Amino acid sequence: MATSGRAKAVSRSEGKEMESLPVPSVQEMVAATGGTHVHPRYLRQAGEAIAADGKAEIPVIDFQRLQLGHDEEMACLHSACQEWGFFQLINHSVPEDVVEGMKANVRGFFELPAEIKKQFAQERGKLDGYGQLFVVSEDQKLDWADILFLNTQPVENRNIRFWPHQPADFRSTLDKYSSAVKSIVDFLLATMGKNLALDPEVIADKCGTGWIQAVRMNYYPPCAQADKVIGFSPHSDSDLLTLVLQVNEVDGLQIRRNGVWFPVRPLEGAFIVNVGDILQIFTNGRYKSVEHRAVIDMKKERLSIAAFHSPSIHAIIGPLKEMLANEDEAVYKSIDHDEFMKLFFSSKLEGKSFLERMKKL
Ligand SMILES: O=C(O)CCC(=O)C(=O)O
Ligand SMILES: [Fe+2]
Repeated sequence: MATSGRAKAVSRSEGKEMESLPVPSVQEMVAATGGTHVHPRYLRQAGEAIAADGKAEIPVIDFQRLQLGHDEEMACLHSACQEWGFFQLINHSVPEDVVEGMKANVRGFFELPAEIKKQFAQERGKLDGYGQLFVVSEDQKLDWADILFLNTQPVENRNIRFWPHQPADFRSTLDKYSSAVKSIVDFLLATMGKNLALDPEVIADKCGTGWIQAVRMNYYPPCAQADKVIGFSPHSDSDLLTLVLQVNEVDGLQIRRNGVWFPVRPLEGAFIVNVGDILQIFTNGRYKSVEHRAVIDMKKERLSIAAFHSPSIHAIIGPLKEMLANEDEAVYKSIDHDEFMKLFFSSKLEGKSFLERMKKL
């Protein structure tokens, strides 16, 4: 069955490029017009970008307590992954100077003059660089944001040509941040494995050597018509686990739960962690990758940094056989990771539609 799933995936990604069509910088448009005029390509249907109604807060998990093996914290993590797919991680081990250094460098990069930022603009056929992603047609609605997307792990995947050399310590800071965040992810996944009663090596073995990490830095300019634009269209992340750091004090992330949008209000110093599609597939649907989006503020810019973690490019993406022990049917097909990535990066992001396509027929 796995073979036929793979064959179908190959035929559907044929001829598709892992690239995004070039779009103007929203930051530059806002600088030129004062943000009052919104080009129709960014205008959404009435009510599409309405405020969040949900009242509950996402669960908060204490990393130190997990490290000490507290049963209660482990149980909270397990239920957060099953019920919410999102949680805030406090008391984590990334040193404050690394976190603050990363925030300052990302802020510094987006403050640079347009002509300097453009030296790091994406090129055809590549994902790395300054620009946008998931733009596949000239008539699709665009997100009110500019991004800088960089592959960070394995180190040989780094395309240093797109790593800004301004601010001066951008590169060294991103390098430190990348390792620090990856070690948190290693620990979280090992703990999730325990919660799922898996042998310690199961998830790591399935991921293989040469795990992929990519960092997406999001810059959301303010917009006078904030209720008519969206900063990041509703989507779920395609990876195993994402760690998001909000750079400034402006909120905008929202998650969809039972059809209702809930705002996420990051706690001081916390990471927002979310389950990605690959973890939902690995666990055959037990852990949930949840739809989320970013909305825009009328007066203030917003910045965030998302670090995505995925298995090796040589891994097979499909349910872990250990998760099918109770004669559960595999809900998802198994496909090569490079094929999975090509399919993901050559499509428009639309809610959880990508994961739906990974379901067995
Ligand atoms: O801006 C945010 O808070 C979330 C960004 C996000 O969802 C992503 O980069 O995948
Ligand atoms: Fe996301």
